[in-house]
Amino acid sequence: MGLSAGFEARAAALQVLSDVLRRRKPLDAALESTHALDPRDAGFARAIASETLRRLGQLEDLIRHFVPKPPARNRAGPVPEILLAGACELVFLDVPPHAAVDGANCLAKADQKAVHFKPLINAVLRRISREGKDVIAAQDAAALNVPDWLFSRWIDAYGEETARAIAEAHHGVPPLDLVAKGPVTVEGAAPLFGSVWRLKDPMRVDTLPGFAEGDWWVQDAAATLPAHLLGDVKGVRVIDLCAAPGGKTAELAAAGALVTAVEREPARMDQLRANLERLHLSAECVVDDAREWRPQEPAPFVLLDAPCTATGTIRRHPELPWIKSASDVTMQSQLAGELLDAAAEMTAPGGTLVFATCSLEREEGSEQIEAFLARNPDFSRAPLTDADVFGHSEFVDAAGDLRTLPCHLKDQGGMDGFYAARLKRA
Ligand SMILES: C[S@@+](CC[C@H](N)C(=O)[O-])C[C@H]1O[C@@H](n2cnc3c(N)ncnc32)[C@H](O)[C@@H]1O
Repeated sequence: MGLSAGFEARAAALQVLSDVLRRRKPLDAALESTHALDPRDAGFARAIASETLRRLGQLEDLIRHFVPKPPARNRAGPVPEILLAGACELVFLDVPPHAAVDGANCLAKADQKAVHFKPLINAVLRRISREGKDVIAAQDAAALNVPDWLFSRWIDAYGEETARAIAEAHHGVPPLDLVAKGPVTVEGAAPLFGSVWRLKDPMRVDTLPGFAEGDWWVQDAAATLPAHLLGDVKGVRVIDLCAAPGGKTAELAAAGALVTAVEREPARMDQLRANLERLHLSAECVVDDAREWRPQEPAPFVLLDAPCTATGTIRRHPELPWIKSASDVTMQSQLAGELLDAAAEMTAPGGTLVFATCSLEREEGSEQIEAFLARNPDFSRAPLTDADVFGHSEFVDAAGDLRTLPCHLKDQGGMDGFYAARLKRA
């Protein structure tokens, strides 16, 4: 490898990191800028950016260890990102030291603001290449890689041991879960539960056998459970609220339900339609605000997959802890309450309403349900049984609701954190 090998990948990773950390752009959106690179460079850029975000707290602590007074962010251009990404390459990605350090030096040389800091970058990364792994080994990784506001919430909600297990589950690269449309075998993957097949190593899905045929779709194992809680939906109407990109719509349609999918964002609904088309499944698609829209008649089954802070999906979205804040939890909770009241009005007497969210925060999950039941006496909880969760009783909390955690199924690669409650209308 010459000195400039990997330059494009590293420059792209830097751009992604600054888009996420300075402009709070979601990682997937920021990574779109890497699509023009050749696949090897794009893969390297993605690995640097994702791993830096997964280990951000540890990397910041590591850099502070060697540079107690880092240059001011507004004066140093991309220097903070160059140091973070370079340190990540050295201690977590096992890039050979000369390549990681030279790569960082080239990035500094190419930027007017960063070039003055090249000697500092060079010296710090050389020290990290020699002593960095010892510093990392002595760190409290779980506590460092979750911002305090979020970690303290998890300790309150789940206790310290579980909060740590959750944080540690975010350190690995998550497996890829595929949901089979019917009784097909997904080549190269292992069955997990229900219709879920798991591939240990993530890869480009559109190159896998069965993609073009529409045999399966990508959905985390935990995300398949809420729709399953509705029970047998064959031939009956199901209203699927907040439906895009349509993982749960596909599940319901594949189970034979007559689905009405409601989604507020037109572009996301287009994505849902395209997903259903590839899968040869169909649903009635309504682009509207679920708080305003009402069906002609209430339905026997309603699924509400409420928008939330998505803290249960940090394994797949490692930027979330760094771009969300406690005020997002408050905002999303209020919206979830309004959506729940609307969903209740759409549920027929004797019908079932499942409320789900991919958040670990109680305000967006169990506290919503307690408040909803207090203001809606004609609804009551229908607690889950082991059969509802394929025998995994650890997925059911004391109230009988679904509560999966990223540290569940640890030996098989974990799962997203999902909450769901099943409610019956009198
Ligand atoms: C958690 S995602 C849904 C995931 C989807 N159910 C699935 O399984 O693929 C939440 C969705 O709710 C949509 N949304 C947010 N507020 C909404 C509202 N008031 N009415 C309808 N959809 C809404 C968002 O645009 C987003 O697509």
